[in-house]
Amino acid sequence: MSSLPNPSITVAAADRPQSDVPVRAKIKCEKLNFYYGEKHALKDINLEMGERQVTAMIGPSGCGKSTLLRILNRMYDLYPGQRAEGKILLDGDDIIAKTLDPAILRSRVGMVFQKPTPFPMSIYDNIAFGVRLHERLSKADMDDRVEWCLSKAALWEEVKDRLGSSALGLSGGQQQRLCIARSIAVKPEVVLLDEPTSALDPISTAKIEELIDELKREFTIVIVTHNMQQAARCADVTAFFYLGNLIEVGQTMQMFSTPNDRRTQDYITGRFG
Ligand SMILES: Nc1ncnc2c1ncn2[C@@H]1O[C@H](COP(=O)(O)OP(=O)(O)OP(=O)(O)O)[C@@H](O)[C@H]1O
Repeated sequence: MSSLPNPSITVAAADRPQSDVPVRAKIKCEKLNFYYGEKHALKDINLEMGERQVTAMIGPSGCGKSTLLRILNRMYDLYPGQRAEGKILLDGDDIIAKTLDPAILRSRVGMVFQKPTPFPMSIYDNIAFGVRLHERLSKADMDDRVEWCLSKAALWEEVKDRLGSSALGLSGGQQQRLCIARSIAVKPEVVLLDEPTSALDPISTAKIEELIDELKREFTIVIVTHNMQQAARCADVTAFFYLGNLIEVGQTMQMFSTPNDRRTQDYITGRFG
């Protein structure tokens, strides 16, 4: 195959620590199909997501990346006419078979959206609100939890003196870090990130990317991104989707340096999409 026109992407991927140690699959998609009414949006997807790894899903607009992310915490349940077939095993529990209560599933699998979505309440209550749905904590324990997750989200130092102020007064980048803090406050096992930096400036983007690297020590991360550099910088494993099919999945370095499929090569070199 011809060399890639944007070597900085391969350099970013090569900078990532590589490991040959096999990783346990936290999530396994087996023969997954998804339909929006008649529209067959995901076709026979077989994909494993490693525990405490970052898996990036890339591909041109409409290829099904966000659909797969939304299935992972069963958000499609909220919409009639949408249905999934096959299996998605989260540590052996089938997400699609609905043996898991949705509230419990969503406490195990948290989600952060493209645009920051803070609740119109104080910074403190943005965190405490979700925690109270799952746990009864004393005031002191709740204070500790708020500090813990804001620290994990690299926001504590910036907000510790104004926890009672409205979250809507934070900058966009701070709001997104608050949403990440909120999603980890209930101590999930998996964090889903749907283009988490697309509405942010480069400095906020860099902070979130550092944060992703930090968070994977404790959580399994799945990220959808249109930004190839971001996938190369953040992801251990990258999966390329096209027209509802999983075309190729592999170690990020390999995907960006020697993709096996012509369509992957064309996408990451900007020839389409
Ligand atoms: N609510 C819906 N009803 C019908 N079709 C839908 C719906 N949502 C998405 N689709 C279709 O399903 C396919 C996959 O969409 P999806 O949003 O998962 O793509 P994507 O890869 O995340 O795209 P983008 O990068 O633009 O966000 C597309 O063809 C899209 O038009």
